[in-house]
This record gives sequence, C-alpha cells and structure tokens, in this order.
Amino acid sequence: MNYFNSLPLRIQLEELSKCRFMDRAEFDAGVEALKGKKIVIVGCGAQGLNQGLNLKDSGLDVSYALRESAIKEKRQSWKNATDNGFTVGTYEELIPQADLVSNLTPDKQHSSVVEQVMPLMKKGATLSYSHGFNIVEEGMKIRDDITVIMVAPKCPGTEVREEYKRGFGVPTLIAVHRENDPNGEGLEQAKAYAAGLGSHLAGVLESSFIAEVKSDLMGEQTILCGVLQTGSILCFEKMVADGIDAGYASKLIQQGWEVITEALKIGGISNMMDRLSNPAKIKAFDLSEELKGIMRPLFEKHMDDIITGEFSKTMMEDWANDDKNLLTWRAETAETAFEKATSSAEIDEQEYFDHGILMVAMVKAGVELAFEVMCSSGIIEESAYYESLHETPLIANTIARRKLYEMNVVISDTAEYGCYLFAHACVPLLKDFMAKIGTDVIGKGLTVKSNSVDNARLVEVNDAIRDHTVELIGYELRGHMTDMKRII
Ligand SMILES: NC(=O)C1=CN([C@@H]2O[C@H](COP(=O)(O)OP(=O)(O)OC[C@H]3O[C@@H](n4cnc5c(N)ncnc54)[C@H](OP(=O)(O)O)[C@@H]3O)[C@@H](O)[C@H]2O)C=CC1
Ligand SMILES: CC[C@](O)(C(C)=O)C(=O)O
Ligand SMILES: [Mg+2]
Ligand SMILES: [Mg+2]
Repeated sequence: MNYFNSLPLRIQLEELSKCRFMDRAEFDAGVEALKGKKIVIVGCGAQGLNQGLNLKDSGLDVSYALRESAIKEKRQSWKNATDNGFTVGTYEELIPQADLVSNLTPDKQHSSVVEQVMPLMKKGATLSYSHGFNIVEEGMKIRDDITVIMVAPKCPGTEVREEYKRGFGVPTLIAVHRENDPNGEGLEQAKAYAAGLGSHLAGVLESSFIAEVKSDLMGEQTILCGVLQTGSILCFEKMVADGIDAGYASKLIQQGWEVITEALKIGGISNMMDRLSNPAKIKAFDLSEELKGIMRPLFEKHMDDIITGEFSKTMMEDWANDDKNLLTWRAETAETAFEKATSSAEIDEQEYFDHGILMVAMVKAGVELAFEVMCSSGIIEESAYYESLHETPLIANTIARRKLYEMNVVISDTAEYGCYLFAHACVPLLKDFMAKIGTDVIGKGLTVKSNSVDNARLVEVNDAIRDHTVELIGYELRGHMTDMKRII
C-alpha cells in the first residue's frame, strides 16, 4: 500500500515540505555515533561500493552482505567488495551482528531484500536506505524495535567517491522514518553516516522520506537524466542532418554537457549564460523560454504522476512484467545514432558554449522548469535546487565518460526507467521546435560578427536570469560550498 497516499493531507503536506539546511557545526561530532558499530551494507553496486569506501576511509567498520549466488559465482558485487579488502558474507553470517544495515540494493529488490534481512536483524538495530521508494511508495512496514533512517546522496555513486577523494562531498538528504525511531537515535546516526560520506562539507538537508522520494523521482526523470538524454539525441540528429561531421557532433554533445554544466556548478544559470556572447545569450534565452512553454505540461505531468503514485504504480507493473519497458528502452538507447557515433575532433572550452547555444538553452529550461514545478508541489527550494541545478553537472560527468550508456548504468534502475519514460514523450514533443533549429545554435555558432545588442533587451534578459528563485537560493547554498573543487 502506498504509504504517502495513506496519510492524512495535513501530514502529507508537513512531510513534503520538511527540509532544513543543517549547520556545519551540527556535524562537529563527525562519525562518533557510528564509531565502533558494525555497519553491514547489503549490495555492492553503484552506491554500495562508493558509500562503503568513503565510510571505511572515515574510520568506520564496514562489511558487505551479498546474496549467496553473488558470492558463489564471484559476481561483480563480490569482486567490488573483495578487491577493496572488505569482509564479505551471506545475510546469515553478517546481518545478526550488524548495528546498522544499509540497504543499497536496487529499489525493485527492496521488499524482498528487507523481508529476508529483517528477521535476522538484532533487536534495536538500524536499517538505512539511500532512497525512500520502498517505504513511501510500497508502504514497507519495519519491525517496531528497528530505527529506520535515510541517507540519500543527491548524486551518482561514482561522484560520491570522486568528490570525497577531492576532499569534498555531495549534498545529501537525511531523514528518520516517522514510524520507526524507537530510541530517538535516528537523527544522530543519520548525521554520523552523512559525515562519513563527507556530505557535511557540501551541505546536508534534514528532510523526510516523502520529500526525498517525490523530489528525487522528479529530478531524475526530468532535468537530470531525461532532458540530457532527449537533448543528446535531438541535437546529434539535427547536426548530422544539417551536414556537420558526426565525430564533431558527437564530441560537442558528449563533452559539451560537462563543460556547460561546470559553469552552472560554479556560478549557476547566470554564469552559464554569461559564458555566451551578448547575441548568443539573448538567443539562448529566447530558445529556453520557448522550450519552457512547450515542455511545462510534460514536467507537470511527471510531477503529478509522482505525487499521486501513478508513476510508481506503472513502474512496479513493469517490474512485475520482467522489466519489459526498461529493457526495451535500454536496448533502443544503445542503438541511437548518437550512442553509436565515435567522438572525435579538438574542441576548445569556449567553443562548447559558442557552438552549443541550444544545449545551454535546454539546460536552462530544464533546470528552471524542474525547480519551478517541484516548488509548486510543496517541495522546499533547497531540496528542489539540489535535485535540479546542483546535480545536473554530476550527471553530465557520467555522459562525458561513456555517453548515455554510462549515465544509465551509473544511475539507479528507478532513475533509468524514469529517464526513458520522459525522453520517449519529450523527443516527439520537440519535433516541430527542432525542425526550426539551424546550425547557428547547434554546431556552428552564430554568424554575427559583432557582440553588439540592444542594451535595454540585454538588461531585461540578465534580470530575468538573475532574479529567478533558483538563482537566489543557489547563490545562498553555493555560499556553503566553499570547499568545492573544480574539475575543468
Ligand atoms: N545509482 C545511484 O547513483 C543512486 C542510487 N540511489 C539509491 O541507492 C540504492 C542502490 O541503487 P544502486 O546503487 O543504483 O544499485 P545497483 O544496481 O548499482 O547495485 C545493486 C547491488 O545490489 C545487488 N542486488 C541486486 N539484486 C539483488 C537482490 N535481489 N538481492 C540482493 N542483492 C541484490 C547487486 O549485486 P548482485 O546482483 O551481484 O547480487 C548489486 O551489488 C537504490 O535505493 C537507489 O535508488 C540513490 C542515489 C543515487
Ligand atoms: C539522478 C538519479 C539518482 O536519483 C541519483 C544519482 O541521484 C539515481 O536514482 O540514480
Ligand atoms: Mg537522486
Ligand atoms: Mg534516484
């Protein structure tokens, strides 16, 4: 039963809007609350491996419980854990001694994993998640003596590790399930876990399972993955159809998302737009306004379906149908012309902006729309910021490595499903828009020789960019991220 839908409206609204930016001083105790405790992570995939490595490097005692077949067959999860020197065992061997069990298996498996693990957990232990789907959308009930917490990095697992190694962290939402905090210790444990990941250096929000689930699903389906997938496919097809070399087009997109969104990460939409010449900025602004008009109903549909539970219902139907949609969409993505092209050509950093005006417009439109629609549904600005603007560069990093394949491997299966769902609706939606697009905004750059523009219009555009709420909250939140490391 859908837990969110079972709650009275008053509690739904309270949970949805729960979000408090935590002060760095609240983490002065570091990992103390988990020091000397046995942490057993179930699953050693994208989040499991990288979270475990950070926790171990932060001085915590981490081991991995894997299903028996993974151990017997020495599967990748077993290799991930053993190659990194962790103790690995079956549920029966490790779970009974665990003080904290972190469930980092795919969302689809949560019910079955929790049903196997729960009877083995000792009295008073803690169960942790990195995404609340199982609790919120499936209504999983956890034994009364068990504390249930969430530590959800707003980021792919690979970047959880990379940012930690750079001496930083990734913004993370923490929460305690309101039905399961028997000893009132959940928050201290979640804080210690987040500190072990390095997240306190980037910013931790004290939130709720519900706010995390609804905002996480929305971010990943739309701007974070859906828009980048849609944009990659459409921009590549357009360039090649207009005679641009496929190797150049492929590189412009594959690396372009990372270069463009690095500007976003450092200085928000304002800085990203400021990287364009005056005429190109005005062009990108106009394109993004048009894109926002076309895509807004689709963003709203995704948000509505996430809030009502319609999205989770249809995804769970696909789980029950052996992931037919997910696997078909995954295979189709592998066959797209963009995915198959080889990226070649030398491209200067500035050229990614000058020749990628449409990509800049897509990022701006996607970030603003995701942020606006999340906030209009009761999600707090800080949370909406992390799920839109902040995380986009981290996802773009994955495309820069090995295109859409890498992005879809690294993100969770839930995010991958939502990404394809969005892209399948968005690609046809933008057909007429793309028919009017020329190589001046994607591939070659504007043909104008001068940087001259009408002053009044430039002021109007700059004001609209800078006054957007995502910029105002972003300015404040980035102020807390002074340790952030540059990657370009
Ligand atoms: N991917 C990401 O970057 C993010 C993920 N999350 C959340 O983190 C959680 C983990 O996701 P993610 O890291 O993507 O997962 P992965 O798909 O990368 O890893 C899954 C791990 O679970 C194991 N596993 C799979 N099926 C089962 C099963 N039936 N029983 C036991 N173990 C199983 C796999 O090992 P094997 O098959 O060998 O047994 C593998 O080690 C999810 O809740 C997700 O929403 C949150 C933020 C970002
Ligand atoms: C972007 C998708 C994500 O929510 C994440 C990496 O934060 C996921 O589920 O993978
Ligand atoms: Mg996420
Ligand atoms: Mg997710």
